[in-house]
Amino acid sequence: MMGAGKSTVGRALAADLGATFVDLDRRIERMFGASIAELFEDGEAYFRACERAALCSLLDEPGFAGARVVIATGGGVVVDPANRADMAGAGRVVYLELPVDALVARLSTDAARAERPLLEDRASLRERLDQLLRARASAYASAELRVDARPPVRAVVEALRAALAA
Ligand SMILES: Nc1ncnc2c1ncn2[C@@H]1O[C@H](COP(=O)(O)OP(=O)(O)OP(=O)(O)O)[C@@H](O)[C@H]1O
Ligand SMILES: O=C(O)C1=C[C@@H](O)[C@@H](O)[C@H](O)C1
Ligand SMILES: [Mg+2]
Repeated sequence: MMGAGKSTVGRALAADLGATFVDLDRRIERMFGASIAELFEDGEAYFRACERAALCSLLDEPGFAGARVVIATGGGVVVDPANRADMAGAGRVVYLELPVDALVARLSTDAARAERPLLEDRASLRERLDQLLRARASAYASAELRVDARPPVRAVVEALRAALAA
């Protein structure tokens, strides 16, 4: 889910593992020469098509299969069943789980909302996040692993490493 810490924790995990880190949102922006907010101006369906194209191009890169890569996706990537299937086939998929109160706390700044068009112009951030969490619950549940994202970044990274090693 957006705000759970995928980009922050993913980057730290990659550094620990000596792996390459890819932030899929940044890759989408580079590929299409536009910010996430600009891509959303053409509608969520258009953004999802860009997101799928960026994911496929990454997974299809020569050498990807044998490489050590940590990918922080956007929180909505799992909405497309084709993305879920491709991610599960390409690597280990982890859901960083955070209750709605903590998501609200992490996403309540204007900057955080401006970067995340699905949260803009909503009177109640909590209601919107609740709605998205409910709509995505089964997609998130399909992840191979689930890690509690509430502790400090370093502790989440350690929990991830333990979960991946088990
Ligand atoms: N374990 C943590 N404890 C406290 N704050 C955190 C933690 N992980 C991330 N944050 C903070 O929460 C905010 C959101 O984190 P981040 O951008 O990594 O989330 P994300 O899952 O990548 O979101 P998105 O799906 O929108 O890309 C940032 O301000 C980040 O510094
Ligand atoms: O959860 C989502 O749907 C999103 C999360 C962000 O990472 C971005 O991919 C975008 O703002 C959409
Ligand atoms: Mg992110």
